[in-house]
Amino acid sequence: MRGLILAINPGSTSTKIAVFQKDVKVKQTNITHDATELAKYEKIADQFDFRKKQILEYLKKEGIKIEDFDCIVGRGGLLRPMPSGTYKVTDKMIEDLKIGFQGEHASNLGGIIAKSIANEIGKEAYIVDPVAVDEFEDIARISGIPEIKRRSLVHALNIKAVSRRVAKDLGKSLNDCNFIVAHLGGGISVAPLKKGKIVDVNNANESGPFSPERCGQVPVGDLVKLAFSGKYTQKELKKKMVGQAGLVGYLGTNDARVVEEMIKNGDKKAKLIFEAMCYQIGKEIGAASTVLFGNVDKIILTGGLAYSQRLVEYITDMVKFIADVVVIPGEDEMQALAEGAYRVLIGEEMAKIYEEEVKI
Ligand SMILES: Nc1ncnc2c1ncn2[C@@H]1O[C@H](COP(=O)(O)OP(=O)(O)OP(=O)(O)O)[C@@H](O)[C@H]1O
Ligand SMILES: CCCC(=O)O
Repeated sequence: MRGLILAINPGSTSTKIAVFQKDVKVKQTNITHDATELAKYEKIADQFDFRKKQILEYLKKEGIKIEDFDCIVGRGGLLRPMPSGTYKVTDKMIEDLKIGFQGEHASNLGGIIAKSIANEIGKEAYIVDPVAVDEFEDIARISGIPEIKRRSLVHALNIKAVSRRVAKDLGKSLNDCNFIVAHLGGGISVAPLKKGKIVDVNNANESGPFSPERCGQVPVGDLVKLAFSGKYTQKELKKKMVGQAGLVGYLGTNDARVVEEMIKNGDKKAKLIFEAMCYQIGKEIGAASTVLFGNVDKIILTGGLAYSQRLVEYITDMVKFIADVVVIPGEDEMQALAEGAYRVLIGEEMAKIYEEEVKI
């Protein structure tokens, strides 16, 4: 076994692909897709041929034969609620990725494309820690309205990867650690990890802190009024909540670097909004600490926003009384995908079977 792994991570506007030799990255590229091209497809799954063709063209251009890969790993999507881990891509999983069991998400294509390439060469395809990872305790599922359940949708891939890193640095297994991880990207997930499990999370699309583009938790009465105001269709309001809210809504940009420039230039509104986002993140970390009864080994700040010194300092001042803060800026989802597949290739972990882990 040469340990050559192809990792595929489809995002809303691009497809990242990377080639790994064992768990070491050899090559990575980001194929950006023209928005007008993607707009031609009604459903995410309809983009399959288009994206797969571009991946294969890239590999050909680089002189990489698909037959040389030992396995293909893709980012998993909005599948049924499932425990974390590396999963074999199976027929039922493909069916659920195609329909988008918990919704449409570009990452639904990861497993579908991985399986299709793997089938051509007679190898296995895997997904690792998809957004649908659900390790909630039952108490976390209760919302306050019987018809509405709290759901676990979470940046699990990066959260688990950075947690494993910090646990290793502490000389512990992840299963022995209690962490609070704040993934601070375009969307924000703040998750308490109890003995390594994500036992609660805000759900970046509908609750928790507001983010560069999403509204987070807003007063529900006013949201209902807005929904029935006749100003928006359901689709328009949803788009506003997850794409045109947060920093974009208040300041017209989703780029925190631009907001920091505005602050440096004396823009008081920009300062207030930026600090409000930090304040809400700090507050959510405080809430997560109560889930762990204060037994927190480390608080981990990760994602693109964690590059911001201003943001890190603001939040650290708020939460350092709970535990030490570790900052791991950015994310390396490609590395996390390859590591998940590699653990299975070398027998360190058994690949899970979707049909055995989820409620069908
Ligand atoms: N050096 C930096 N300083 C400050 N902010 C930064 C820096 N680099 C990136 N960001 C901010 O991080 C945010 C995006 O983070 P990231 O790239 O992790 O998100 P994403 O991958 O697009 O979304 P998600 O994490 O929800 O999948 C943007 O607001 C961006 O401006
Ligand atoms: C809902 C968490 C995952 C994402 O925002 O992509």
